[in-house]
Amino acid sequence: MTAQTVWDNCLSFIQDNITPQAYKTWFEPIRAVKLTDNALSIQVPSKFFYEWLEEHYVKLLKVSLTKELGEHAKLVYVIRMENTYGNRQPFTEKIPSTNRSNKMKSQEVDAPFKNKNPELKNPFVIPGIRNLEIESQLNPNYNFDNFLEGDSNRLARSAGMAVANKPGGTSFNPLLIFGGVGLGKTHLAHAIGVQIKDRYPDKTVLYISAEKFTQQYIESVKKNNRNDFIHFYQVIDVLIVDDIQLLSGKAGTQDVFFHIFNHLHQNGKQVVLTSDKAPVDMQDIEQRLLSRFKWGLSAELQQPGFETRVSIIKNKLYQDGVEMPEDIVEFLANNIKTNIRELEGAIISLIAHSSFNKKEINLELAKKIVDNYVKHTKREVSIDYIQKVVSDYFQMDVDTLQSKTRKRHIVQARQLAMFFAKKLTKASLASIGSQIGKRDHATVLHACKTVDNLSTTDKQFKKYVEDLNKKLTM
Ligand SMILES: Nc1ncnc2c1ncn2[C@@H]1O[C@H](COP(=O)(O)OP(=O)(O)OP(=O)(O)O)[C@@H](O)[C@H]1O
Repeated sequence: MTAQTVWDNCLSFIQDNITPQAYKTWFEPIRAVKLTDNALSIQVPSKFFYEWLEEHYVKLLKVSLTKELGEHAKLVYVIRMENTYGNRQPFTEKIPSTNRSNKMKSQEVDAPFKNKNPELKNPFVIPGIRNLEIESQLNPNYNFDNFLEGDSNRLARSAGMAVANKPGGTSFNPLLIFGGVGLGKTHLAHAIGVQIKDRYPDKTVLYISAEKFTQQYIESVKKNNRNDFIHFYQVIDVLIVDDIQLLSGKAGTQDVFFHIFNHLHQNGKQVVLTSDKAPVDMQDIEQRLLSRFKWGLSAELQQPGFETRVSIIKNKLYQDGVEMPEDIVEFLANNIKTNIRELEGAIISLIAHSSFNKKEINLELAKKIVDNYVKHTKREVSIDYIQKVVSDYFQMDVDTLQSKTRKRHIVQARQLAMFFAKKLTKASLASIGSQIGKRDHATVLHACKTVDNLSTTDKQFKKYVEDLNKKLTM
C-alpha cells in the first residue's frame, strides 16, 4: 500500500459522493505525499484550501480514509506555500486534520454519510495542535521595552499598547502610525506584533512591508492564484503592513488590499498600518481605501525632543554595554535631531571608530562623525535663515544686510547671502533678489560671480565662505 493507492481509493469514493465541480475544485489539486503507519499526508495548495476542506469535507475525508486505513486513520495536511507569502523561502507546513465537524456545514457531503458512526467523531484530532503556524516575520528586538516613550510618540505608543493588549477589540482599527523617516514606525509596528504574540500565542500575526505585499500580489497574478493570495491574508488575525504609502499608484494592489482589509475588519481582526505621511497627504491612493485608513486612529510619531533623544542614546549605549561621557551624549542629541536611525548610526560609528583606532571617545571625534552624518542629511535651508546666519556672522542685523548702502563690508555680506541662497536653495535668481533687499536677478548673478572670484583671490574672503558654509550646512 502506498500513499498514492490509498489516496486513489479515497478519491474514487469521494468522487461518487460529491458534485463533479466540487471534486474538480477541491480534490484534483491534492497530492498524496506520504503514508506512515496509519497517517496519510496530503499536500494542499494553500492554507485556505486546507481550511475549506476541514470546513466542508472533513467527514467525507474521514469516512473514506477510515475505510482504507482503519479506525485509527490520521490525515495530515502539507501546505505548500508556493508564493511564500510573508516567508523568505518556500516552505511546507504540516498540520494534522482538526476536528471541525461541529462547525461543518454538511450540504456538500453526501447524505448517507451524515451522522454515520457518530461515536467516531474525530479520528483525526491530535490534541493540542489546532492552529496553523504562520511565520510572523516579527523582529523580537523591536519591542515595547526598548521603544522609549516621549512626548513625540506618546499617543502612538499608547494606542499601540492598547491594540496589542486587545487586538481587534479597540476602536483603533485600523491603527495607522505615521511620521517622518527614521522615527520609529517600523519599530512600533513590530512591538505591537511581538506583544500580541506574547499575550496571545494562538493568534496568527503577520508583519509585511507594502513593497513585499505588492510583489507577492504581482506574482500571484502571474501564477494565476490571486484568490489563494487573498485567502491567505484573510485568515490572519493581526495584519501589520509597513509603509502603506508605497501602494500609491498601484491600483491592482490597492484593490486586493481593499478586499482583504474589509474582510479582516468585518471579522474583528486587527489591522496595523504605517506610513511616512498622514492619510490626507497620501497621493494616488483610492478614496475608498483612504477613507478606511481613517476609520480607526491615525497617530503621528513626531521628532523626539532633546530629552527623549538623550534617553534613546543612553538606552542604546546601555544595551551595547558602552559608556560615554555626558557631554558627548548631549552633543549628539543636540546635533542629530530629525532622525533616530541616524542618531543610532552616529553612536555606532563613534563606538566603531574609537575601538578600531584605539582612541578614546571624545568630543573631537564625535564632531567629526556628526559632520559625516549631518552632511548626508541635507537640510533644506531657507533664505531667511541664510540672511540671519550671515548677518550674525558679520555682527550686523538683517535690515542692515538688506539696506541700500554701498559700504563695502555690507555689500560683501549681502553678496555672500545671495551666493549661499543660490547654492543651498532651489529659489530662482529673481526670487533670491526680491527676498534679499529687493534686488533684481542680474544683481544676484553678479553677486555669485563676485563671491566665486573673491574666494579664489582673497584669503580672508575665502575664510568667510568656508566658515559660513560650515554654519549653514551643519
Ligand atoms: N522611541 C524609540 N525608542 C528607541 N528606539 C527608537 C525609538 N524610535 C525609533 N527608534 C529606533 O530608531 C531606528 C529607526 O526606527 P524605524 O526603523 O522604526 O523608523 P521608521 O520610521 O520605520 O523609518 P522609515 O521611514 O525609514 O521606514 C530603529 O533602530 C529604532 O529602534
